[in-house]
Amino acid sequence: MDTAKHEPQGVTYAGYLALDDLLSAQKPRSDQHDEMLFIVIHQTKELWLKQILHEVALAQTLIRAGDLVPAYKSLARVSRIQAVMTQSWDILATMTPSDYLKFRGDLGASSGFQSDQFRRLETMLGLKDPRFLRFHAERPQAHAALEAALKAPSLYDDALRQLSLAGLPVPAEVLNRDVSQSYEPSEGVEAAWLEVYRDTERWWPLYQLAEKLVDLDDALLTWRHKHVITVERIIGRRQGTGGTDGVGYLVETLKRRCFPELWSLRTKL
Ligand code: HEM
Ligand SMILES: N[C@@H](CC(=O)c1ccccc1NC=O)C(=O)O
Repeated sequence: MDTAKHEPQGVTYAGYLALDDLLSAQKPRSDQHDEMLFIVIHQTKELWLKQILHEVALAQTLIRAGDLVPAYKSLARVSRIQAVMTQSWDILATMTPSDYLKFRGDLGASSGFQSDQFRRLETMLGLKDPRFLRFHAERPQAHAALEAALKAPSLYDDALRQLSLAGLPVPAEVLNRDVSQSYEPSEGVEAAWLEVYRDTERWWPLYQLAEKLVDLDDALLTWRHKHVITVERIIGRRQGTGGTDGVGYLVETLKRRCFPELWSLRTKL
């Protein structure tokens, strides 16, 4: 067996980072200068999504095992990455509407709507919609990963189990729910979180967990919000390439909450 390439001495910067693959993956379809920026922004976002999925998976494993404190590190990292993704809208906004329209036709019916990693993240956070599977019929790995996430408990399902194990009254129908369905808000769960928020000293680890989850939901909404604003700034009220009515559809997505009771409880405190 040739072990030479496994020796640390043989490692090079370009080899370790697979730069030849990475830097040959930008393939503009037009001769428009700004299409390179459009591709790089999207590829960067997919890389960050890959890292976020890696961290959420670890956080979920730790939470399921009751190791809440180590999970905070991963969750904090996720919301910092989300902040970087939100900031990158400002780079894209340097592209004028007419610059974008010059190559928009070359994008065909492709759209961020079809990002399997984005859907997997939403799914792991509890926003489940099996209709998005159909976009990935031709990519077996992406399809299988999204399908597995749809069937598995979400990060919130695992957090609620910890709430119950700590002795808080989480309703049995929530603990035994069909996890392949989107989570429906529950008054019982809200009441359990209210106890945590009313006596943070007693429930400190769960309170910290809840606030880390709110950080994620908050950062996802902030990203969505900046997306809508940038979209309106660049294409106005045009329809989306992915087939939605564009800004109208994106505004509706601002209503989605991954951890609904962690928002609603604030009115009751
Ligand atoms: C010129 C820039 C952009 C425009 C005009 C734009 C427009 C749109 C529109 C209209 C939609 C709705 C689906 C459709 O009908 O196509 C959408 C969805 C989406 N876009 Fe963009 N987008 C832009 C850039 C980006 C970038 C840079 C990202 C990621 C970094 C992104 C990620 C997404 C995602 C994830 C969705 C699905 C949202 C959901 O269903 O909740 N978009 N985009
Ligand atoms: N939906 C965008 C096109 C677009 O932004 C896009 C196209 C291909 C790959 C990713 C994209 N990003 C987000 O939707 C549009 O309607 O102009």
